[in-house]
Formats: sequence, structure tokens, C-alpha cells
Amino acid sequence: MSAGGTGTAPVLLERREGDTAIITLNRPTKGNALDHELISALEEFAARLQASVDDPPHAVVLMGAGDRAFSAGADIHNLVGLDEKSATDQMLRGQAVFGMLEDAPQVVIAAVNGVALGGGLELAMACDIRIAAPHARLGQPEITLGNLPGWGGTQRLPRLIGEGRALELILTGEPIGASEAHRLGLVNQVADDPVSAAIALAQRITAHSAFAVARAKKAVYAGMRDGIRAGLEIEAALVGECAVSPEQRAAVQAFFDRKKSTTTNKEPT
Ligand SMILES: CCCCCCCCCCCCC/C=C/C(=O)SCCNC(=O)CCNC(=O)[C@H](O)C(C)(C)COP(=O)(O)OP(=O)(O)OC[C@H]1O[C@@H](n2cnc3c(N)ncnc32)[C@H](O)[C@@H]1OP(=O)(O)O
Repeated sequence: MSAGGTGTAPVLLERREGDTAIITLNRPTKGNALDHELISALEEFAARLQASVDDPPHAVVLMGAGDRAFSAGADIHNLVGLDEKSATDQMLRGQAVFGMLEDAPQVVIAAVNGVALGGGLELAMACDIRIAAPHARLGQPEITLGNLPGWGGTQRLPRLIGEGRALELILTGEPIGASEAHRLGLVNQVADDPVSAAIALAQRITAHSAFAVARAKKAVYAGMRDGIRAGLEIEAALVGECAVSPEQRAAVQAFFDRKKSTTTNKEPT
């Protein structure tokens, strides 16, 4: 993964557990803040998810190094001295990288093992599913810096928790705890060990056809993006693609084989 400057540790680490790639944001002394280097490393990783590489992962778990931060957001040092165009360009770049994760054919699960603030929460919301540690705190503090969420927070947060609650978090800049985030639907689960819980959930998903998982993700996001009418058409078309896939043929055959074996094994009454 991307080396961190002159001989320092890589800013992004990757390891495998079966067919799940575990990706670690690796700037623990800086709250895993997202600077240009780490955004570029995320971009390079996300691009590999789309490429037809050998032995691709079938799921991704994203976590932060250490146990204090998933990510403390955009590196505030990068906020200094930006003119309007470069700030806008930086936002578009971060949005594009996060969008690559959302568009990945694999399920991407954020293991929120500490604070997820600002761009850190925006990154977690660009993942498909979020599992938080009990001590995690999640928020969009940009307003306290005289700014607003710039990497998708104003769009994904209302879709996840509703406009009113999203506006409360964005306009106060105040973080919420993991249990409140779970109550609101911002995170799917609260787990003492969010990384292990994320890997276990990933394995439940990778047990199914990767072809179908990719298309189910695509259908959900299409509807959220383009509206229900367009989403329904895309859903139907993607079902069509799965209907002729070898994976569906094998799964249906396995279903019938299982039925046959259970009926032949049944004790005569
Ligand atoms: C395309 C890539 C571009 C990169 C970025 C470009 C940006 C630009 C434009 C505009 C962006 C608008 C949208 C903004 C998005 C944001 O995310 S703004 C940042 C939001 N995040 C925060 O406000 C969190 C700030 N940090 C904290 O609240 C606390 O640090 C903490 C995370 C709660 C941890 O607290 P604590 O445990 O007490 O440790 P600290 O001593 O505070 O921090 C440890 C070290 O980490 C450094 N650090 C923490 N957060 C950041 C950060 N966001 N950026 C940079 N550095 C951070 C902190 O300075 C400490 O470092 P040292 O002082 O060197 O020890």
C-alpha cells in the first residue's frame, strides 16, 4: 500500500481474511486524518476493486489504526490557504474517491473503531454498512470550522437519518455516540469489537454470489440516486442479468438438490 512519505509507515494498510480485504487508515498519531496522501491511497485501492484483478476481494472492511479514531476527518492542515477553486476541487476529488467505494462491486463495511468526524464520517457513510464500537463518536463538526461537510455529508446523512436529524448534526457540529447513531440508523450495529463483527458480517455476505451482490448494491443506489421509477427499471434489468448467470443456475440447482435429499432422507411416516 501507499508508503507514507520518506520511509515512514504506509498510510493505508491491506490484509486479507479469506476473501475479505481489511483496509486500515494508518495515521494513528493524527487521528487517521485524511490528507492528500491518504485520499490518493484510498483512490488507488478503490480503483483496484473495479479492475479485473486476480483473486479480487469479495468484501472490504475499512477501519482506522488504533482504537481512538476511525478517522478525524479531512486533515485540517489542508484547509489552510485554500482559495475558493482549490477548496471546491478538493471537495470534488474527495467526493469522487468516496463514490468509487460506493460504486464498488463488493460490499464495503466501515468498522468505526473510534471517532468518525467530518470527512471521517463522510467516508464511513460512503461505505455500505457501518458497525461502531461503543465508544465511537460520530459527527460533522465542519460548521465549527466555518465550513460545511464537503465530501458528501449533506447528501448521505439525510438519506440515512432524515433531513431534520441530519440538519441538527450538521448545524450544531455536535457529535453523537454509538448508541444514538444506532437508534437513528446511522450505524447498523454497535459491537465491542467492530472489526471482528464487520468481518463476520462480510463472510455472511460473501457466502452469496458476488455477481448478485454487486447488482443488488447497484439497484439500491440507483433508486436512491435517480428516484423510484428509474430505480425499478434498473432493478428489473439487473434481475435479468442475474437470471442468466451461472451463479443463479448453480444456486437454484443446489436448492432443488437439497429439497430432493431432504425428501429422500425423510423417515417414512
Ligand atoms: C483531496 C484531499 C484533500 C485533503 C483535505 C482538503 C480539504 C479541504 C477543504 C474543505 C473541507 C471542508 C470539509 C471539511 C471536512 C473535515 O473533515 S474538517 C475536520 C473535521 N474533524 C474535526 O474537526 C476533528 C478534529 N479533531 C478532534 O476533534 C480531536 O483531535 C479528536 C479526533 C477528537 C481526537 O482528540 P484527542 O484524542 O484529544 O487527540 P488530539 O490531541 O486532539 O489529536 C491527536 C493528533 O491528531 C491530530 N488531528 C486530529 N484531528 C485532525 C484533523 N482532522 N486534521 C489534522 N490533524 C488532526 C491533532 O492535531 C493531534 O496531532 P498533534 O498535535 O501533532 O499530536
